[in-house]
Amino acid sequence: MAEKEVSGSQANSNAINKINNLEGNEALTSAEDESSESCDYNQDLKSVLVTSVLNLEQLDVDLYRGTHHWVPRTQRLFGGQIVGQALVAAAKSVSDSLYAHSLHCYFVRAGDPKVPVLYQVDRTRDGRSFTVRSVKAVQHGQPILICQASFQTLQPSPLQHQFTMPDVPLPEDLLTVEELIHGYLSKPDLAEEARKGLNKLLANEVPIEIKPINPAQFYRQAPEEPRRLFWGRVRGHIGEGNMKLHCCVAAYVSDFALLGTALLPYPQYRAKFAASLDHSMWFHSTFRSDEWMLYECESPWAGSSRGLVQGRLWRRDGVLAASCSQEGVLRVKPVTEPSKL
Ligand SMILES: CC(C)(COP(=O)(O)OP(=O)(O)OC[C@H]1O[C@@H](n2cnc3c(N)ncnc32)[C@H](O)[C@@H]1OP(=O)(O)O)[C@@H](O)C(=O)NCCC(=O)NCCSC(=O)CCCC(=O)O
Repeated sequence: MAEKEVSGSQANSNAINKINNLEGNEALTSAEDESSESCDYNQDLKSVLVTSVLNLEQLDVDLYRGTHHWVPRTQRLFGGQIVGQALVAAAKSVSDSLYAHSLHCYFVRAGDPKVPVLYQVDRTRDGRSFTVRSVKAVQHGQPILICQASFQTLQPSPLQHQFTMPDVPLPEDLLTVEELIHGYLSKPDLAEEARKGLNKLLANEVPIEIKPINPAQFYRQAPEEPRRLFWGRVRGHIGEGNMKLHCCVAAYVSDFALLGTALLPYPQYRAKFAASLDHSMWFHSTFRSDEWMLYECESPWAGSSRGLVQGRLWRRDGVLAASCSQEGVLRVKPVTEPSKL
């Protein structure tokens, strides 16, 4: 069940204060956002990622504190949240004219959902074109994540290519995970264990809306090639004009359901221990994380209790927005009961 260290009303009043006191890098939501669109604050406050999770509290120069919203069933902090918050901290120390283009992280310890995370930023180098930051996420005095993030000034180039976006049904023609779960729950022969599991999933307030392209594959009923696709967008309204913030949200989203791709060929096993070891990301073009984006996940290799997974985030107009890569530890045990979904 999701743990909310910042209560709904507290998060909302923090958000209102931020909206009323926007200054430079203080909040990653820029003043441009408010003027460029007719901004509905109630809508805006629905985006819990922006109002609390990615809205870090500044404690000192280059030192920030982040709180949690959604905590996975493993009761270790969600990797995407730590990466997203680390990128927010790094982005606060670079000028508005710079854009995040890549990050590389190691998850060195499990995050503790009972306490906030501190983010210490080291200004590694400010170059003419590229600027590098190193961020350490700390709990109980020890690092849980180390992250290097790099930023660049806008530099056009005649070299431009990208893969072609896979041809898939549009999000409007697909069901959300919640709608799919309601469908499964209405099956009269559903096993009690499965019903309990699905109800737990429903109660889990994940801040991302997901529409799987192939729901059967999503629920691992038969061996599949290690590749899956889904449309995803962050819940709530963020608005245009703040690419740093959209990159931080994408960093959060990019760790979601990625590692599970390596399990798709093995429905006979389920993970007894799964955790991402590292996570890298490259940002290629502007995008909006509050609009539907296609997440293409594949796993080229698994072995030695590890799985390698790669992801591509596509804008719905076919532009490749971001790529990511991750290795995770995967320890499995045989499934004893066949799925009743
Ligand atoms: C990866 C580790 C665990 C490595 O630390 P370590 O001390 O080397 O730990 P470890 O020896 O691997 O033990 C971990 C666990 O694995 C067990 N183990 C060890 N060897 C075996 C074996 N041969 N067979 C079966 N089990 C084995 C150990 O007993 C440990 O179990 P335990 O934690 O004690 O229950 C650590 O660095 C760590 O916890 N890092 C943080 C990882 C993390 O939290 N990543 C982000 C969260 S994961 C995520 O967000 C993905 C979400 C995916 C999604 O939502 O789709």
